[in-house]
Amino acid sequence: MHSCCRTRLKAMSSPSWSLRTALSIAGSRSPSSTPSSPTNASLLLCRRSWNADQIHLVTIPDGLGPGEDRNDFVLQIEAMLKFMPGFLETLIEDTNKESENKITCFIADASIAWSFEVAEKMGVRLGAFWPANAGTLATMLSIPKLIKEGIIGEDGTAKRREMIKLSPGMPAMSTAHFAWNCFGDSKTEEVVFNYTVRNNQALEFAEHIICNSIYELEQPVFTYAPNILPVGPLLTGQRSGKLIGHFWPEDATCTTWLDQQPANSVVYVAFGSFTIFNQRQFQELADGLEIAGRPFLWVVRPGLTDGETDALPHGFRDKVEGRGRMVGWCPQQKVLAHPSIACFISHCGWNSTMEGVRNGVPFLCWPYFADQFLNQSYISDIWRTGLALAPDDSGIVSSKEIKSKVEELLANDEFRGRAMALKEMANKSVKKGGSSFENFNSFVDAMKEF
Ligand SMILES: O=c1ccn([C@@H]2O[C@H](COP(=O)(O)OP(=O)(O)O[C@H]3O[C@H](CO)[C@@H](O)[C@H](O)[C@H]3O)[C@@H](O)[C@H]2O)c(=O)[nH]1
Repeated sequence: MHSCCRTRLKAMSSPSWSLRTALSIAGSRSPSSTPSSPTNASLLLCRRSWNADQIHLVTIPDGLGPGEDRNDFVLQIEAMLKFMPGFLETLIEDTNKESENKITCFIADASIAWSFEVAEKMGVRLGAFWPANAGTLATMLSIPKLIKEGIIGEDGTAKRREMIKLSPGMPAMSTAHFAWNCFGDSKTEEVVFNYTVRNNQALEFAEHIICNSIYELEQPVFTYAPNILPVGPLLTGQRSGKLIGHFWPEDATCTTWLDQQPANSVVYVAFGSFTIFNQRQFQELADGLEIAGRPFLWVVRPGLTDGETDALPHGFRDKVEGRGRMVGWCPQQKVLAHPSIACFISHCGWNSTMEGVRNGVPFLCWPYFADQFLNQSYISDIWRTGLALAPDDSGIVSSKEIKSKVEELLANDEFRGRAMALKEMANKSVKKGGSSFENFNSFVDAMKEF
């Protein structure tokens, strides 16, 4: 018999999207965009209880050599599947040999389900964690159904561009936005699709799949896919006040700047870890913030644009002096909780979405890829806590569109009202008796049983 307080092995990643999660574990981010990105996979060894000094981060190699392109998805997937299972097996064996507390439970990101094939041999409890919305995972797990119904071919390509629903109550989604179809080149999409199919099979080893969502937020999805257990919102860094999992240094002074702004006045602008703008779009956004005429806090992350430098429009800094603040990275959760924040212009990454929900903040949605389109639908069509920014015919979100949507959003208190109602629901869900609280406890109890 193993006891619950024996050593547990938990595979973790930074909060990031699906396959990219797996790849960022494998050190995929480009050195230019992530100055301190790891070159090896990260596994978290957690002993006895959840205590910061009892967490041991270790790495295993991703199989790519120095100089090999970690932005090449095909190369990364091939190397990951070829090399990482062996390294993981050795790590687990060595850990078990060295410690009298044997590993009894293994939790990994659902997008690196190959790791379950390794851990399953050890006869431990297996649990998967999904960091994005549950609807996207349900779609990925429905690939056989999508093929059977003729929505996609055997190779994952959508037969038609159309809106579909997995079941009548589920949110509508575009076939153009399937997670495996968003890379822009057919070779990568084929490899990612095959990886997803293989990943789905390996995921069957997991006894439970928990996800960073809330039952009340995606109820139809949990009816359609009852094997996915929502335990969110999971917010990083709230508990210890220390950063876990981010690679860029935070500019903490921006909260002092926020203290000086009137309540409900600041437009917060941030696009997570992956979004890349071309120079024209970057300048249009700057112009939009300037003509919107409100205070703004804009996160211009290293690598946010595809240019050598982030070239701002001529005279921009002078024009927004005093009311506009740009930072490389900020403490986003603190920012969103600040009373000066009026709205959030966001790429709708799921973590940003959940953080906005938890703080009752209205959104302007500007999705970039994959699950972010479904997140936009939740925000603008289903929860109605925000508006979608519409690109023009050339695919650019114009400065006028930004100005007019900021005005429309902030002129209507109903957006804030609905966002506050979601905040209350999210807060209840993680308290005793709340849906996520109870789900999480059942998950822990199930994983303890031997
Ligand atoms: O200045 C900043 C900007 C962001 N963040 C944090 O960074 C995270 C960003 O996460 P998210 O909003 O999910 O965006 P991405 O990093 O782009 O996330 C990837 O992974 C998500 C799932 O984990 C997917 O939903 C997204 O589509 C995918 O791009 C959040 O926790 C933010 O609080 C900061 O701390 N400071």
